[in-house]
Amino acid sequence: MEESVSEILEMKSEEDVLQGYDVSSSSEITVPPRLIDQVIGQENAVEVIKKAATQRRHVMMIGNPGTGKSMLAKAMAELLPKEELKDILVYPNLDDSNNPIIRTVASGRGKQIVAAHKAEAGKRKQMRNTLIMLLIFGIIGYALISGQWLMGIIAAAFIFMALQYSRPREEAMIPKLLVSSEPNAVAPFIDGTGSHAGALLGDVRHDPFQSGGLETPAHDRVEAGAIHRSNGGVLFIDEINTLTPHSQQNLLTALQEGEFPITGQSERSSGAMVRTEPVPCRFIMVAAGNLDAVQGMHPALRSRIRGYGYEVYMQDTMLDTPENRVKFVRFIAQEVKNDGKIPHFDRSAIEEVIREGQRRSNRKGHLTLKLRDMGGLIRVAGDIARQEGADMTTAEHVLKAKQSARSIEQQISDEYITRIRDYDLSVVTGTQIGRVNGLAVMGSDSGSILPIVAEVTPSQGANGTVIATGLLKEIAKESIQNVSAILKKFTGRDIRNMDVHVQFIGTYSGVEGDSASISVATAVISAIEGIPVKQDVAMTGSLSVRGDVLPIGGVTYKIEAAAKAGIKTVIIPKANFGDVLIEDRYRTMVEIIPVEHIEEVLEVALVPQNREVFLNKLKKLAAEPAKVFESSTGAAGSHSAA
Ligand SMILES: Nc1ncnc2c1ncn2[C@@H]1O[C@H](COP(=O)(O)OP(=O)(O)OP(=O)(O)O)[C@@H](O)[C@H]1O
Repeated sequence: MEESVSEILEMKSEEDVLQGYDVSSSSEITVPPRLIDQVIGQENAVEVIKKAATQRRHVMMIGNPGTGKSMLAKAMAELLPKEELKDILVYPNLDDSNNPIIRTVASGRGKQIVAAHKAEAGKRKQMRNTLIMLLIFGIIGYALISGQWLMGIIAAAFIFMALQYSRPREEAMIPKLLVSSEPNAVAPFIDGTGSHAGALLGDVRHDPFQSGGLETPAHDRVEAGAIHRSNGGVLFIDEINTLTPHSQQNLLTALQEGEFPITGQSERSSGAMVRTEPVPCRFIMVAAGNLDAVQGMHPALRSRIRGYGYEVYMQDTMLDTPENRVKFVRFIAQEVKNDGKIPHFDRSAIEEVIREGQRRSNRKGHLTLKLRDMGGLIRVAGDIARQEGADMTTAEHVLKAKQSARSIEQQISDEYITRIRDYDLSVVTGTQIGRVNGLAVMGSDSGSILPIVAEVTPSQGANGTVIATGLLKEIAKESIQNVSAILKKFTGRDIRNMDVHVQFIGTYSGVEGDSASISVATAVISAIEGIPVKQDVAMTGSLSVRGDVLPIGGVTYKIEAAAKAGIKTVIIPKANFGDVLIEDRYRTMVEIIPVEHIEEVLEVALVPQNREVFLNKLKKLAAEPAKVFESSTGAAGSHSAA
């Protein structure tokens, strides 16, 4: 049952997370003016960006979303010299209209040049119109005098229409300002993430008329791409691997040449006929993504960035030191200032945000650096305070925000727990043979119960197999194979004549990772030996082939999910014990048992008829080397996950 916010507040531990730091509200904190000085916890990346900005080098940033990659790229643009900014103009080419001319002028000059051309064209147009009006009146006058008035009106109308719909030559000669900049402005920061070829490399619009005086001149249809707009500045591309190979290839050419002509990107458009002179694109590339981005990237592009730049890995967490907590307070002040609408945070709210930062780090002694999500929490808490008309955001608002701003994964996890309760699928009492309550993480901030059942049947073939189902992905499948080794050791039986079936229940979006290994081993050993498993116990842990319980991720969220579901005991790897930062309200609901070896798991979870005999057998099996069973063909039995 969920406690109310006031109950949770009462239960809060007394730890002074600000440890003597004398601050009563985020309004007392000064936010540094430069963006680079606002970046928190990414000292290495900040150094790299500063160096790369001075040396004009490219940068590749790899790391999780929301850790400050685009913020750093923006900060880099602020550090670049302003003198290098230029305006780029595109002019018509009288010799070859499909090859518009490109000119680069000083920053701010482009607008003046276009304005001067427009003024000149306006003057000429006015002069021409006056002459033509005189001609029309002349024709009409002559027609009236000579009596040929019908011919006169037709001729006048024809001349008028031609004038109205044809594009005056003077206008067609006005250059187009392709890229503009203000003198002494900050260098451009262009985000080219997810751009299709036209938006990235420039494009030439289609002209439906194409001839007869009604057409738009080719140079007027030329559009700059992100690579051109970032000339002299920073081009940031997140998830770089999602660009097509063609775009990545062209990006590489642009990087190498520092200029790239603009042509129509759609083959069947009239724009495809047009190709401008090369357009300057001397940008610094900041490519970003997670590890997949490196693998999916065009090798030549990667090698260019490596050869002419830096690669930097973004940190997910920082040490939970007093200095870093102070930085966290500054982060709150920054977010409040950037939002501009939410009230400042008082000391209690600051402390609550820091506690949440500790929890979300998923590591003992660390604070999370997934600060975009933390920023989201700060904004929701501030909005709640604003709605309530409070002058300050308090701990109560932060707690309410945590309850209302649950991630999709948290909502699904809670819904899942309710559903399995409704359908009596969640078994959290009594004992069962071959059934274990495993635990899984969903997304990055929620957990769920993952029931696993095992059944053993006589083998259908010469050698038994382990058949595992539940949309298991690679690592999960491999972990089941490793469990086979444990089965041989801890049952002491020849499992070649058995088929072992393992089912992960309700895993509609698949299972990845090996953190269910101890649950699978326990379920199967229970099924083989016919020993019941306690259902008020849940467990999580990876397993070595020798039976050592290895650390896993998301331990805090898994324990909280177990507590919510009504589990009384949670077995976790001893190595993870320090990472447990469960909220105070769950502390009284579950007992946490850290273990190092599978026999400790079995000791806690299994309920043998004769505990003494069982424990002695376990001790003996753990001490003995695993038995080798010779198969009829001489090879050891091959058990594999399917
Ligand atoms: N290291 C940081 N220091 C200060 N603020 C941060 C940091 N990381 C993220 N933020 C906050 O989160 C916001 C979003 O971060 P940002 O867009 O830079 O993340 P990202 O790593 O580029 O994520 P994605 O890859 O999803 O675009 C920033 O505008 C800032 O408010």
